[in-house]
Amino acid sequence: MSAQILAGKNFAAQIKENTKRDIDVLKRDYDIIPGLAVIIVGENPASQVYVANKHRACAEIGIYSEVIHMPASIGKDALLDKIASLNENDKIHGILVQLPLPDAMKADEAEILNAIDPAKDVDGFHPVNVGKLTIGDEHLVPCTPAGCMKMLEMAGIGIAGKQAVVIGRSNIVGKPMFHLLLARNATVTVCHSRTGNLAAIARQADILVAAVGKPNFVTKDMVKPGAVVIDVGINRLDGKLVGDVDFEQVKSVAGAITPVPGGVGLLTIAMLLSNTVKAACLIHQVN
Ligand SMILES: Nc1nc2c(c(=O)[nH]1)N[C@@H](CN(C=O)c1ccc(C(=O)N[C@@H](CCC(=O)O)C(=O)O)cc1)CN2
Ligand SMILES: [Mg+2]
Repeated sequence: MSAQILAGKNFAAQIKENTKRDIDVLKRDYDIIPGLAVIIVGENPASQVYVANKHRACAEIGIYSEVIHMPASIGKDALLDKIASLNENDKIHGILVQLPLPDAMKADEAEILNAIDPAKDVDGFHPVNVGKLTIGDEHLVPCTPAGCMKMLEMAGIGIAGKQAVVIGRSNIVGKPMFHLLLARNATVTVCHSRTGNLAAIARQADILVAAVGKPNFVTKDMVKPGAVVIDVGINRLDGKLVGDVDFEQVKSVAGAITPVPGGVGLLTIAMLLSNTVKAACLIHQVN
């Protein structure tokens, strides 16, 4: 039996439709237009595509959006000034800095992300929002993990009581996934580059999340028959986009699997739109 393919397109469309409905209410009943500012520094081609897609997605559902493109040579102080002015801008409810930053700025990443007002932190990367997530307050949750959880929910995949294994411990995906799965009563194990018996641990998983950044890392022998496999990897290999899961192998063992491209990645921007509306509601105290 081949796995159920969890394609992201329809899930993303549904999230956008629901978010648009919320926006229509905000506009009609409260005269509020949610606003998003996306800062991109430098010329990373993939980042430019993601930022353009964010801008277009905002326009499609009625979110005001600004893209602020800064040269890679911009100093940290100029970027911090820009963030400070966006923090004070009433038209803007969500602010994000597209990652990765140029190499010369990487050491300043934490200071830059921490400068965003937590109430406008639609990426959920600010320590205040990270801290809230760890105590079960899931207000502004990083978009990709939020998309994974939304997909599980919309696909009707139960989490409570399941064994979940997350491969990868990044601040953007692995750690938030741990908290989100734990909050829904899964028993969660996080594996990483120093995990000795990774394949054996992965094989215990009812829900296996791969967020390791290594093409085709998860092979058939690492997957329990019938497991739900969520592939968060976006790797470029020989000019092609591939995930962290060897899709062709694993689909014959898994019960359900997300493809790359066309899987959970597509929910990242949908969740950003949803977070922007959430932030607008909180800032204006609309429930
Ligand atoms: N500040 C942030 N930077 C980055 C984030 C983020 O959430 N906030 N995530 C990624 C990039 N990203 C959004 O910014 C993103 C990644 C992937 C997709 C997506 O639609 N993936 C598709 C197709 C991918 C492709 O063709 O390149 C898929 O997986 O099918 C959207 C947004 C890193 N930076
Ligand atoms: Mg993301």
